[in-house]
Amino acid sequence: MGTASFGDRLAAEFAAGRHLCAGIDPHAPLLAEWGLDDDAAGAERMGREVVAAAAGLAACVKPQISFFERFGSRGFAALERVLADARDAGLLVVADVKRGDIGSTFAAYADAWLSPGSPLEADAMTVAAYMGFDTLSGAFPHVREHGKGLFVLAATSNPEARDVQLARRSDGRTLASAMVDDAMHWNAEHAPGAAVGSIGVVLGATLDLGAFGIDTAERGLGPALPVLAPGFGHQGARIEDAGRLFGGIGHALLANESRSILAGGAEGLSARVRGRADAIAAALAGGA
Ligand SMILES: O=C(O)c1cc(=O)[nH]c(=O)n1[C@@H]1O[C@H](COP(=O)(O)O)[C@@H](O)[C@H]1O
Repeated sequence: MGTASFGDRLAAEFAAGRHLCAGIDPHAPLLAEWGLDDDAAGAERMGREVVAAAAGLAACVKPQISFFERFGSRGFAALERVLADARDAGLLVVADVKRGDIGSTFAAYADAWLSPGSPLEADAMTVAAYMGFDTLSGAFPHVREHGKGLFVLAATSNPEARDVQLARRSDGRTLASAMVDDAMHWNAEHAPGAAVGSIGVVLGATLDLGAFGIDTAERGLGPALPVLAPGFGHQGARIEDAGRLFGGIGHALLANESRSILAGGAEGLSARVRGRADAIAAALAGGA
């Protein structure tokens, strides 16, 4: 039998009541707060502590590549060890790399982050499809055959994204809602019987999704659309409101918090992760 799809693996997490995505964002001030140096070893230490705390409680971890990349090859080596820990802990890993390029180049990014056995292998990656949804096609073999996933930026949590993502295409849809449609259609076409698709979208929890033309009232046909939702915690959205914010498209929600989990030092990290994991489970169990 083939490898379980990313969507199936997400579905198993949701069935176990896990919807939290714990961010691994070793900002310099947070490293200082943890008593760690602002270097690759510090970032690795924080990353591995988050993995240890998240195991069994969170559905996934999301390392933000920039915080490792700033240390060059040492940073990448540190990240490889964090990824290995996460795999050993049974956590899904969403590599927050936000890659996007012409198709042939994007395919190499997909190989770097999603091909089995790659040093930086993750389970899914964040991608920008502003050069056209089909530029992502180099990742599709990894999605179809290797159980990998993508999260396509659709309506991002940062306020300055509105000018771009609210822009209307020639067919009248906003850029954000077209990204949602494209991901949904891909899942419906390639995994029509799946409970959860393998291609998801990023929707900021800080937003009024209706303003983007994204209908949260209905779930749509086909597999549930995975939604990676940053913006909880530090950026102001409350995880307790997740059911109301995402409504019918929140069936396959991964709620991300990074700084709000990391702030406060290594002490209390497990309790903070548990608190957020319990809160998102309760919010979604309560319904929209
Ligand atoms: O793709 C992302 O993860 C992402 C998309 C988005 O719309 N907004 C957003 O904040 N993010 C990421 O989610 C994390 C949010 O971190 P906190 O604001 O500290 O919880 C950061 O790693 C961001 O890069």
